[in-house]
Amino acid sequence: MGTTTYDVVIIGAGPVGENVADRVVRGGLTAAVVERELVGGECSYWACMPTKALLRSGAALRAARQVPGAREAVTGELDVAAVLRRRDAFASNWQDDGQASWLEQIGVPLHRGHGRIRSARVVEVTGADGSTTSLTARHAVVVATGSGALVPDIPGLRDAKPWTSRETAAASSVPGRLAVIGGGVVASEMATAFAGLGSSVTVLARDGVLHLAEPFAGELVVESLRDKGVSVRVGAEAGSVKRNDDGTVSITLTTGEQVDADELLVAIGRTPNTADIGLDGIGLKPGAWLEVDDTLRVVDGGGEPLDGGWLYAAGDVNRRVLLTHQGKYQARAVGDVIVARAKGTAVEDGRWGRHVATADERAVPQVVFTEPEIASVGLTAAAAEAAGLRIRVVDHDLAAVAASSLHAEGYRGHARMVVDEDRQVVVGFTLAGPDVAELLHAATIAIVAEVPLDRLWHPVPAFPTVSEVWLRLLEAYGR
Ligand SMILES: Cc1cc2nc3c(=O)[nH]c(=O)nc-3n(C[C@H](O)[C@H](O)[C@H](O)COP(=O)(O)OP(=O)(O)OC[C@H]3O[C@@H](n4cnc5c(N)ncnc54)[C@H](O)[C@@H]3O)c2cc1C
Ligand SMILES: NC(=O)c1ccc[n+]([C@@H]2O[C@H](COP(=O)([O-])OP(=O)(O)OC[C@H]3O[C@@H](n4cnc5c(N)ncnc54)[C@H](O)[C@@H]3O)[C@@H](O)[C@H]2O)c1
Repeated sequence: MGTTTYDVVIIGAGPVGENVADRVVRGGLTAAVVERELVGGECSYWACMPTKALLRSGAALRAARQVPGAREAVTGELDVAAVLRRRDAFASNWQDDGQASWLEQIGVPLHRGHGRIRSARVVEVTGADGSTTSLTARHAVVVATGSGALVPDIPGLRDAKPWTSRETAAASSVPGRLAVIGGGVVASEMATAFAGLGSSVTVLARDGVLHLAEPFAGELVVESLRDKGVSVRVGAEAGSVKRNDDGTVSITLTTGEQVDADELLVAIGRTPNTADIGLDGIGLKPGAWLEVDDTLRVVDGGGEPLDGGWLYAAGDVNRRVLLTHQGKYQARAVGDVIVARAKGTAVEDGRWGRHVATADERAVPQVVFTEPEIASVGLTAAAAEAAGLRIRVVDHDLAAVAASSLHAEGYRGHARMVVDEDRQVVVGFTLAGPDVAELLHAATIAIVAEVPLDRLWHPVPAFPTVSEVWLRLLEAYGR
């Protein structure tokens, strides 16, 4: 067994592990990364990138069809083979040479294999050939092992070998009939994508569609899915599942009704990749999400940094926010705080300090790439009320903004601003409409910077852009 020592050892080379490594070496420390599959992680090969590639062609087609003149130029349907080829390219054909060579360029050795914490600051890597290497960290070990799809204990489900987000994102063909268990982000996006690619889709949304978003978001998505021929069954719950001899799948609902499909996607959330990373040896529970403090150090049962604070967890694995951009934000904080602690420089761990991920609490942006797109940041009205804030909710029909009718015929959309009445700042913002994704960052800045409403009157949206909705919302508020 070889032994090597670095300042920092990172387990997992997803977007988060990569960014921790980058910050650590920028700060002048050495780092090594352990990866058991592909450098780039879930996001690059089975999540963000391939799923958005599956959605983009359909969105472009829809956009062209909504504008007279362009509409007449569209004479056919999606070329499914071309969409899948483009998706393959965006997943780098499931090869990680590009990202592995980036690690090499920034001077971070890659240890391919499965990483397990063996003792304080020591990670053992088991390669595909069974060989083991021991890596010792002088300062810190960072767990960035991400998450995997959660498959619930529904009788027959596991034996039926359903698709998870992985198989769906990497699908090499489009099933004639696709059933989906779940009504969250993956279910909504993949129902949109596969309906566009020609599948007959049934969504079994036990708890509703995008039920944690503002209610109008889910309503607009359900309406548009139904317009595409998707059967959205709100409240429907799978009771048992069977893979038939002919390869089809039968789902028996708790009501006794049967839904038949050629493929079944299970999209009901995630489980942390911590079952086999050596947590039992350091007093933590295998398979559990890792609890962290403000500077993302793993804490013990008493909430104190574990064993003096050499272990950090960033990204999906700490369950704070299961989004790539937020995980990378944590990675920057983690990388920088490890450097600060190693060098004995000041740790800026106050609210909005450089070494904490304060935005995780109440200023998380997310775009759901459905039709319409749902772009949101901060708190929904319901979440703000649950948090005890005294709020005012301001709504505006996005189609009533001059630019939206120019953007697309039959533009449908809605905007909501949630104002904290006591502090006179925006705490939540949701846009639902075609192509609203790129409008979101203005709202994120307003929330993070806590820009007073009075001052928001002064950033003037260019005419004619859909951003004029900001003026309309402020007018509706009383400006
Ligand atoms: C279908 C889908 C679509 C999504 N779309 C978006 C989107 O559009 N935008 C967005 O912001 N987020 C999206 N997400 C969420 C996003 O994919 C995750 O938040 C992100 O990948 C988390 O990054 P991570 O680095 O924490 O973990 P991961 O990307 O999961 O990477 C973890 C890495 O660790 C490795 N690993 C695990 N255990 C070990 C071990 N013991 N030893 C060595 N290596 C190990 C894994 O192989 C993997 O490479 C999507 C998720 C899904 C499922
Ligand atoms: N565009 C994006 O930002 C994007 C896209 C895809 C995924 N993601 C991230 O990936 C993560 C996983 O997505 P997801 O859609 O799997 O999870 P999710 O948490 O978004 O949705 C899960 C859904 O399944 C339902 N559910 C839970 N248990 C169930 C059960 N036993 N039976 C039926 N329904 C059940 C929940 O009520 C919820 O509606 C999310 O946290 C999301 O942030 C992000």
